[in-house]
Amino acid sequence: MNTVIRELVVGLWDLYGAHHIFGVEAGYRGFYSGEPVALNPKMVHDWHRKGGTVLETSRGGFDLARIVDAIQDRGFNQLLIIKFDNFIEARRSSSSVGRGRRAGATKRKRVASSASPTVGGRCIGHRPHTHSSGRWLGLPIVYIIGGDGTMRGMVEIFNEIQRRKLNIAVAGIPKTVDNDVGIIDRSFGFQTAVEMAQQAISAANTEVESAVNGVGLVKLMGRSTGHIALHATLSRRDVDSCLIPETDFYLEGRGGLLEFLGARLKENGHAVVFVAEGAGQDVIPRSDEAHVEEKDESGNPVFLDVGGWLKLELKKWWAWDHETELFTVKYIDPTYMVRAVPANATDNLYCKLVAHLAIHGAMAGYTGFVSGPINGNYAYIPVEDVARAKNPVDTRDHKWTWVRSLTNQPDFEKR
Ligand SMILES: Nc1ncnc2c1ncn2[C@@H]1O[C@H](COP(=O)(O)OP(=O)(O)OP(=O)(O)O)[C@@H](O)[C@H]1O
Ligand SMILES: O=P(O)(O)OC[C@H]1O[C@](O)(CO)[C@@H](O)[C@@H]1O
Repeated sequence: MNTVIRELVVGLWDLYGAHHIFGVEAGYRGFYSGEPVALNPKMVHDWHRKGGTVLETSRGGFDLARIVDAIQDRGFNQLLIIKFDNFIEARRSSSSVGRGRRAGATKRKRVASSASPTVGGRCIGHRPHTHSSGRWLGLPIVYIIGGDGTMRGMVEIFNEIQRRKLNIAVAGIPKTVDNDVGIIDRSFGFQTAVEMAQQAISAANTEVESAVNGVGLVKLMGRSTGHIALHATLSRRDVDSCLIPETDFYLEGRGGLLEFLGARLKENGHAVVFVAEGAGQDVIPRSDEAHVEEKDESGNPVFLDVGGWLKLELKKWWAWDHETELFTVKYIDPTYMVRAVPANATDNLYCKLVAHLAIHGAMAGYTGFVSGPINGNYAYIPVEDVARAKNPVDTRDHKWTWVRSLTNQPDFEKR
C-alpha cells in the first residue's frame, strides 16, 4: 500500500508537475471527516520500505453522497483512492475523457478552479495547476485502489459523479492480499504474503519434527479464496494437507482428514496442515446462531475461527483414539504477519508499474477504468467488470492438481 502511495506521489510530482499533494487518513469516511495531510516525494521517499499503511486504515464509512459532495465541494481535482481508505488527488494536464478506453473527441469542459485540493479517506491530492488566466486546464480524476469491496464502492462513486455530470474521471488499481480480485493476473501484496507465509510453515515444520506425533496447524489469510494457502503449499512442498474455502473437507470417517493424519503420523511421526481462514465454515458447529449474521464494518461476514476449532478437534480425536500415546498440536496463526510487512522486491516493482499505469491512463483522459495486467499485458479494464469478477481457486486446474499430488491428501468426496 505504502509503495503505491509513494509511486503515485512521485509520479504525479515528477512526471506531471503536481506539486500540491495531500493524504487523508482513515477510510472512505476521511472524505467527510478528516483533514488532508500535505505529501511530497521527500516525505514519502522511504514509504516503500514500510509495512502496513502510513495513512492509517479502517473499514466501513462509505457514505456516497458525502463522499461525492466532498469531492465536489472541496474542489478535488484529481483523486487516487488507495485501498479502501486512500485517495490521491492529482491533475491531468490536458485532453479528453473516455470510459475504460481513450474517448475520441469527447470535449472536456474547462472549469475554473482555485479550490484547495481535497482528498478523502487516505487521499493524496495536489493543488490544481491554473492557467495564467485562472482557468483550470486539467480534468479532475478520482483513482480508486483496493479489494473487491473498494471496487464496488468505486462503481458507485463513478456512477454518482456521472449522474451529477461532474467533470471528474475515475481510475482504480485493485489490491487485496488474498488475491481475490478477478480479471487481473494478481493483486500487489499477494506474493509478499506467500513469501511471508513460508516463515510460519518453517516454524510449524521445525516444531513438529521436534515432537512425538506432532501436527503443525497453520491458519493463513484467505476469506473467500485459498490462493495464499495453495501457493504456500506449492512453494514449501512439505505440507501434508491444504484446506481452502473452495473445497469442502470433513474430519471423521473413511476418507476424512483424521484418518489421513493418523496414517501420516504413523508413517512420519509428524504432519503439517495449512488451512485458509475461510475454509470449513460449513463444518464448524455454530453454537451461537446469532454468530451466523455477524458482519464487519464493511458488511463482510465475520468467519468462525477454523484454526482454533481444528486444534481442539485434533486434540479430542487423539485423546479418544490414542489416549496412551504422546501427541501435540503446534498452532500458528500468522494472519497479520503476512500482511503487515513491507512489499517484497517483486511486489515493490509491480506497485510502481500499476501506479504509473493508473496515472498515465487518467492523464490520457480515460475514466471508469481499473489498471492491471491481464495475461501479462497491462490494461485498462471497466471498473464494473472488475467489481463483479471473483477470483476463486479453480480446483480443476493444474495448480490444485499439483497440491493434491504433492500432499496426497484425500479428495474429501463423501462416499
Ligand atoms: N457494495 C459496496 N458499495 C459501496 N461501498 C462498498 C461496497 N462494498 C464495500 N464497500 C466499502 O468499500 C470499502 C472497502 O470494503 P472492504 O472493507 O470489504 O475491503 P476490500 O476493499 O474488499 O479489501 P479487502 O479485500 O482487503 O478486505 C469499505 O469502506 C466498504 O464500506
Ligand atoms: O484488518 P481486518 O479487518 O482484520 O481484515 C482482515 C482480513 O483482510 C484480509 O487480509 C483481506 O485484505 C483478509 O484476508 C483478512 O481476513
